[in-house]
Amino acid sequence: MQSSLKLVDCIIEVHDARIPLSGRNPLFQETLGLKPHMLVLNKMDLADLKEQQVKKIIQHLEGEGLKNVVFTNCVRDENIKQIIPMVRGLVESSYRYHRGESLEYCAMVIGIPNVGKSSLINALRRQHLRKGKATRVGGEPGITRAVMSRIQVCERPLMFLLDTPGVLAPRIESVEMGLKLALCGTVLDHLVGEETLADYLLYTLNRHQLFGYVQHYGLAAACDDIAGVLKQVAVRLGKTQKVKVLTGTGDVNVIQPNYPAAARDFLRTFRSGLLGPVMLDRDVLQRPPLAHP
Ligand SMILES: Nc1nc2c(ncn2[C@@H]2O[C@H](COP(=O)(O)OP(=O)(O)OP(=O)(O)O)[C@@H](O)[C@H]2O)c(=O)[nH]1
Repeated sequence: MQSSLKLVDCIIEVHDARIPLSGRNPLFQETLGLKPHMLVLNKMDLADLKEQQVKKIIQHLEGEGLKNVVFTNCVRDENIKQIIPMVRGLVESSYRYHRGESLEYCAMVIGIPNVGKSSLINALRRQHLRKGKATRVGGEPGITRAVMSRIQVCERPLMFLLDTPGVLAPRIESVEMGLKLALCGTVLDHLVGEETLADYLLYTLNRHQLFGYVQHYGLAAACDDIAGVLKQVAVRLGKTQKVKVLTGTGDVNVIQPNYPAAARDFLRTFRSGLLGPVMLDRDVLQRPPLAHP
């Protein structure tokens, strides 16, 4: 990535709009800080972005020295058209823009895994070139494996992007930040444990008063006992398993709820947006923004 930097006029950092302040790798800032930089907060359709919330996000990011922020939805191509003019403006006003007669722009897409980097490139191509997929999109972190390649995204101005694998690890400052990152799918579920993650999801939904899960799974009421919720989810989805139990008089087969399968379904339902939009950094946003040094 570093060796390709000299080819690049601008950095487009993609991050998940549900965690606008958590998990961005500070290396992005330090090692790439010399280039014009914009932050794309993607998956806006899954994020709770009320007006007040957006103001706070912008204020906090300004506190971190980030001024060029765009919220996008790469599935429905929302706000995608704002990106190229912003890149062009940033490059043209940059003192590094001294490539004279070269009319080409080259930007690098970076970000932690699974935030939508490939989807953004595909969306830009759809919007500006009327072309489809150039890069693979996957539901699991770490799918972008190809080594740096240059992909055209626009004819006028002539603009290329370098797609990079999402190999830079997220910054995980605390257990809770790690759980937020995992809920957004930027860390593989089994590294945290699906049931642990489901427990944190239930805690978050209740704390944010997002009770869509009650109706979705036909529960009697909101509840903060994950075992109880997963049991009902498993029964409702027909996800049960036979378990052999040893008794004094021999083995007995018992039908038990399949807790891991229920946890997986709970997480998948949340991530698809069916339980409503969420702002996982709400607690951080409630604190005053840091002053930029
Ligand atoms: N709801 C929603 N899903 C999105 C959006 N953008 C991307 N996704 C989904 O997020 C998942 C990851 O997208 P990718 O484009 O593969 O992400 P990436 O950052 O290239 O991932 P890595 O290759 O792991 O680094 C896919 O399932 C996409 O369909 C969006 O704006 N909204």
